[in-house]
Amino acid sequence: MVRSVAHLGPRGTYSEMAALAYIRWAKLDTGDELMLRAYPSIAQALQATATGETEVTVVPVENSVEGSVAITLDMLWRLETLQIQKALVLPIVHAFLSRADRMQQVQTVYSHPQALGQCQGWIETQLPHARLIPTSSTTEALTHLQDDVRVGAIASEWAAQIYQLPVLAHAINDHADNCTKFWVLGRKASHQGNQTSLAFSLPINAPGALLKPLQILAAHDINMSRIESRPTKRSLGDYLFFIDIEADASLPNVKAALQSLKHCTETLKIFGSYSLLPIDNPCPSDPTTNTSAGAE
Ligand SMILES: O=C(O)C(=O)Cc1ccccc1
Repeated sequence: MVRSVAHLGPRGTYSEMAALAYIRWAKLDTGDELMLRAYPSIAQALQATATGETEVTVVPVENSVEGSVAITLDMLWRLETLQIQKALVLPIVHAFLSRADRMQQVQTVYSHPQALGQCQGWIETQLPHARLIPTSSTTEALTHLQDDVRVGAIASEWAAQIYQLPVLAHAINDHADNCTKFWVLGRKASHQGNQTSLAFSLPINAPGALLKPLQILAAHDINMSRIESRPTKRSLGDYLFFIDIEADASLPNVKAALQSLKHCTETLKIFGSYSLLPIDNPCPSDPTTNTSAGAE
């Protein structure tokens, strides 16, 4: 059976760019040949790996401007089987695509909410009166362009090449070093790497309840690189805490800290230890490159 990598589609998304970078890395590292498989949502892409339909899923988890991708954290908490095998960091450079001749013709802009947020300042100055419509991905937005010159979309230049759409403006993200971290999630742990991610709920909502787990990490000389809260969805004000630490879970001090954390948390989930791979040049040079197994 073909082993495939699930990602948010359709073709040409930033998630596919990250999935392609992972496939290239896996080929060099282990010689493994993996295929792409596009899904209509991040949730469906993650389900595909949880149920064994695909080998791994590549999903966005955090952007330098917009912060966390909530659905990724929520699904990771919900799906019991997924472990983080690798993190990839990609520079994200957005383009404005439209069949309009002039910017003034554009009345509506479609894109993924992350992309709309990352280009908010540019939209305010260039298209102050435009209606902004969120889509499930940057390339789903492109289906709205058709022949309508009043419509624009934010996606990558690579997507513009794939769908042969005109680029009216390039590098429109508000921050030059806009980048997104993607996780590669699978049913097996990688068991190595200097990053470890975990999440927990607290047994009581009382003063000091969060302090205890944080004190345990500090006492074991463990540096946190991120802490993020998400609602438990049980009641208002009840939270889950997602934490990234800069250490491998197999180190004795980390093992001891994780053991102690069990005593001051309600549910503790360890998502594994993994390494971080910076991808400096993520854009596949050939827009016709298609290693898709064709799910969409
Ligand atoms: O919609 C996409 O292309 C995605 O992969 C989600 C996304 C959107 C913007 C930045 C990073 C990821």
